[in-house]
Amino acid sequence: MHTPTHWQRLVGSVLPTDRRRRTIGSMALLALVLMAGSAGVMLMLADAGMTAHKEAVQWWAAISVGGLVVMTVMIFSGWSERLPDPSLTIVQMSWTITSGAVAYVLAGDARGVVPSVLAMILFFGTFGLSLAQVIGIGSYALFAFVVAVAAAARFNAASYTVVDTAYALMVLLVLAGSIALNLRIQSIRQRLGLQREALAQALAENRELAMRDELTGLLNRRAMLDLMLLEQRRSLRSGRPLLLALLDIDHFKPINDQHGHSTGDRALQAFTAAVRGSVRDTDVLARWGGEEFVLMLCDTRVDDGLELLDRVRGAVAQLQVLHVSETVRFTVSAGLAQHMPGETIEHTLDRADQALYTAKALGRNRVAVAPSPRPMGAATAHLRP
Ligand SMILES: Nc1nc2c(ncn2[C@@H]2O[C@H](COP(=O)(O)OP(=O)(O)OP(=O)(O)O)[C@@H](O)[C@H]2O)c(=O)[nH]1
Repeated sequence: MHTPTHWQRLVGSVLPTDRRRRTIGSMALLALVLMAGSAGVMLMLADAGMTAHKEAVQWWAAISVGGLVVMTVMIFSGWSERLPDPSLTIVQMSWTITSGAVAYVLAGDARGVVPSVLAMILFFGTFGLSLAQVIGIGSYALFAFVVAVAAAARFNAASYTVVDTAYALMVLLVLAGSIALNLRIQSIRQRLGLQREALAQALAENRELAMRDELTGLLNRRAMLDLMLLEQRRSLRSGRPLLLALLDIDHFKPINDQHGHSTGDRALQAFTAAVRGSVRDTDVLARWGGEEFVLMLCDTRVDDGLELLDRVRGAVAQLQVLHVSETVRFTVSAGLAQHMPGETIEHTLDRADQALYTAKALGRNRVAVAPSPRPMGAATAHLRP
C-alpha cells in the first residue's frame, strides 16, 4: 500500500479534502508564493536603495501579498464556492496585474524585474480561462501597463533615459507575446476538446456497433450471451422465472432462392419489427445467426411465455413482404425453455433448440416447450399447434 511521505501528509493536512477545491487551492497557494517571492525581491531592491520610494514599496508588498492571502483564505475556507468562479482566477490575475503595474512605477531603476513576473502572471490563468476571459484579461493588462509606463515616465521625468524606454518596450513586448501565446493555447485547447468529444462519440458508436447486428439492429449473439448471463444471476437471486425461446423462420431458403437475397433481408427486418411489436419492452430479442433469433423473457411463467409466442407466431403469419408484384409470406417456429437453477444458459438454449427441432419436425408454424431437464436426459416436447 502507498504510504504518504511526511511532505505529502503535511500538504494533505493543509489542503481541502474536496478534489476540485484542492486543485484550485494549490493554484492559489502557488500564486501567493510567487507574489510573496516578487515582493521579497522588491523589498530587497528597496533595501539596497535601487527603488525610488522605499516606504511605498513596503506598502505595495504588504497590500499585494495581503490581497492574495485574503483570496487564498476565501478559497480554502470554501467561502468562494458561493461565487460564480470559486477559483477566483480572474480576481487573482487582475490583482496581480494591477500590483505588477504599480511595481513598475515604484521599482525605479529596478523595473527590469517586472516583465518576467508579468509573463508568469499571464500564463498562470491560461488553463483556467475561456477565450473571452483571456482576451479580457489581456486587454486589461495592456491598459494597466500602458498607464504604468506613462506614469513611470512622468514621475521619473528628470532621470528618464533610453534604458527606461527599453524597459517600457520590453514590458509591452512581453505583454503582446504572452497574449498571443495564450490565444494560441486557447485555440489548441478548444481543438483538443472537440477531438476528445469526437473520440468519445466514435468509441460509443463502436461499442454499440460491436453489440448489434447490422441488418436488424438487434443485439448480436455475443451481446445477448452477456445479457443472458446477467439475467441468469438476477433470476437465481430473485427466484423469478427466466424463459429463453429460439425462433426460426420457416422455409427461409426458398424466399432467398425465389425472390432474391434483398427480399430475404427485408423479410428478416419485417420479422424483427413484428416480434418487437408483439412483446414487452423488457423482453429482449437478439439475432442468434442467419434466420434464427433468441427471445429472452424475464420474470415470465411458461404459460404466459407460450401465450406471448403464440401472439408472435400470429403476427409473423400476417406479415407481407412485397417483391415486385408478388407478396411474400412466411411463418415462424419456436422452441421455449425455462431456465432451471443449476443449469447453464447454454444448456437451457440446447433444450430450447431441441423443442424448436420438435416444432419443425411436426410441421412448422408452431411453438414447442422443452420439458424440464431430467437426470436421465429423457426429453419430450409439449406442443402448441
Ligand atoms: N437474405 C438473407 N438470408 C439469410 C441471412 N442469413 C441467413 N440467410 C439464409 O437463411 C437460409 C436458412 O436456410 P435453412 O437453414 O436451410 O433453413 P430454412 O430454409 O429456413 O428451413 P427451415 O428452418 O428448416 O424451415 C439460408 O438460405 C441462408 O442463406 C441474411 O442475413 N439475409
